[in-house]
Amino acid sequence: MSKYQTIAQAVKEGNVSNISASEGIKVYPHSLSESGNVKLVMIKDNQTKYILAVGEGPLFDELQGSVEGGVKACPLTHENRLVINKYFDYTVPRAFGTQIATIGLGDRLGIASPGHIKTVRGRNVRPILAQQSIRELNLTGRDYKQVVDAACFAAFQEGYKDGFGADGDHLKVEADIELALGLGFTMLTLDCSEYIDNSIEGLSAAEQAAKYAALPEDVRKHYESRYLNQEFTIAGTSVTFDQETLAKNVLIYGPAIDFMEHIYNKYIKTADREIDFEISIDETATPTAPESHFLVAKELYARGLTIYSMAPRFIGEFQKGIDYIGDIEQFEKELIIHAGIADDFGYKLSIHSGSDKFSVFPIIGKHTKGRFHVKTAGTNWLEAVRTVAKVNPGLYRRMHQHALEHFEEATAYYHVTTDLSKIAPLDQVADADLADTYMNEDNARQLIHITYGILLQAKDAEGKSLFKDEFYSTLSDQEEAFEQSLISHIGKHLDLLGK
Ligand SMILES: O=C(O)[C@@H](O)[C@H](O)[C@H](O)C(=O)CO
Repeated sequence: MSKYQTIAQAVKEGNVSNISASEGIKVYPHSLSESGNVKLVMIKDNQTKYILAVGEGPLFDELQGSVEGGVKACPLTHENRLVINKYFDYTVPRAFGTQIATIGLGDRLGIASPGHIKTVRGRNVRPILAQQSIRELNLTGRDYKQVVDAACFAAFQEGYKDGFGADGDHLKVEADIELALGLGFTMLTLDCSEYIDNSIEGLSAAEQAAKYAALPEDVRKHYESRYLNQEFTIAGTSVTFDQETLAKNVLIYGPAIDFMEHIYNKYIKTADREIDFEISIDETATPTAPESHFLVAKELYARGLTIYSMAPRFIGEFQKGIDYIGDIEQFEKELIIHAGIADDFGYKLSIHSGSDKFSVFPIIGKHTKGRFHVKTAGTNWLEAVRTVAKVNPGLYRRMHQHALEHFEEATAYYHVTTDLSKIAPLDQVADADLADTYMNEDNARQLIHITYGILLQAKDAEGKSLFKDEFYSTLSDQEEAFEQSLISHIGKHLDLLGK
């Protein structure tokens, strides 16, 4: 007799909605699925999730798990995820193209996607549930298989059939691109920052002219024949590239454009499926001038590329986990041009470090005409921390203190202007006030945001995790609270974006 016999019987009858959680077992009713004579449902037994399978047929046989009383309890392994993908196509990541708004929902923990699905369901936006950069994988110790597994199982758990994407984010080298494509990623964000030479900006006009003159003649003639002293209308604004402006842009962006063309021709054009190809030129030392964005776009399309989205670096500060910092009026003026360029070429404008940029979301939604890609990641981690701070103050205090002690180390990975002196001392904050005091204050948000890797990988002298195990255990017990926190916080993002 299986311990899951009651649930299995309800599954066979096709009605699990009235099964109450018992003996630490939770049933996810939206996961009830069938293929042939096999029915499935996802459960959580204490803190471990399984897919229960009943019936007879290839699906039952192909899933790996332990069988008792005719019920197979299948762990959420990579192998079982591939079986679920084979029989339920809505659990497979997909590309979306340029005509619908998408939101990147980077989940550094692998447990946020059910809450993300509950947030986007019914809205005119589609989620990129599996979105992690190599930087995040290195800091969390996860891999791309785990990232996609978590998203696929979440779609199964929630019975989410509107589609979700998987973004290999900020990829810089071909090995990572090949890895992501091989694992079924449907979006690639090509990070071109290593090929963008911002030091050019600091040279004198004479020094720039000398460097430009040293370029191969065919390169100079290529750009001069296309752009020199020609007037272009960009989103209603007139732009002319004189010799100095053209030379500067070719020096800064020329190698990056060649890199974009190489990757597109080698991997995107030849792919056996639709790939949403994003160009990221946002992680650079200086903002992307609108005319530079235009030159990159014009050159790419002249070379036969078509892209899904482009992420320029906007003026002002898009720092991690906090609102926009800068002159919103000037930001809007340039945003109109950036959005107009994207519109003219038919791709979407992508907003990186989109977490919590509440003051500029309305104008982003307006000027992109609701066709945007906004990326978040850190804010989802912070909602998990907020949840823990509310129910496990002792754990939060230990994490907060560890973050303070290792903050400088974390600034090697992310640019922030955090002022630690403005963060309230732990001993002056009551347990009940931890979440509001720290998760609603910019400096504390950034302290916890950029130390995520340090906190998740911290170990004691015996090699036992200092925080990670208890952190995940707390969140498993607080699954609904974490989901509600995401629904509220990411919901606020989408409301202000007009979605
Ligand atoms: O932290 C990272 O590496 C990513 O989340 C990266 O910042 C991402 O492209 C992003 O912009 C999330 O808001």
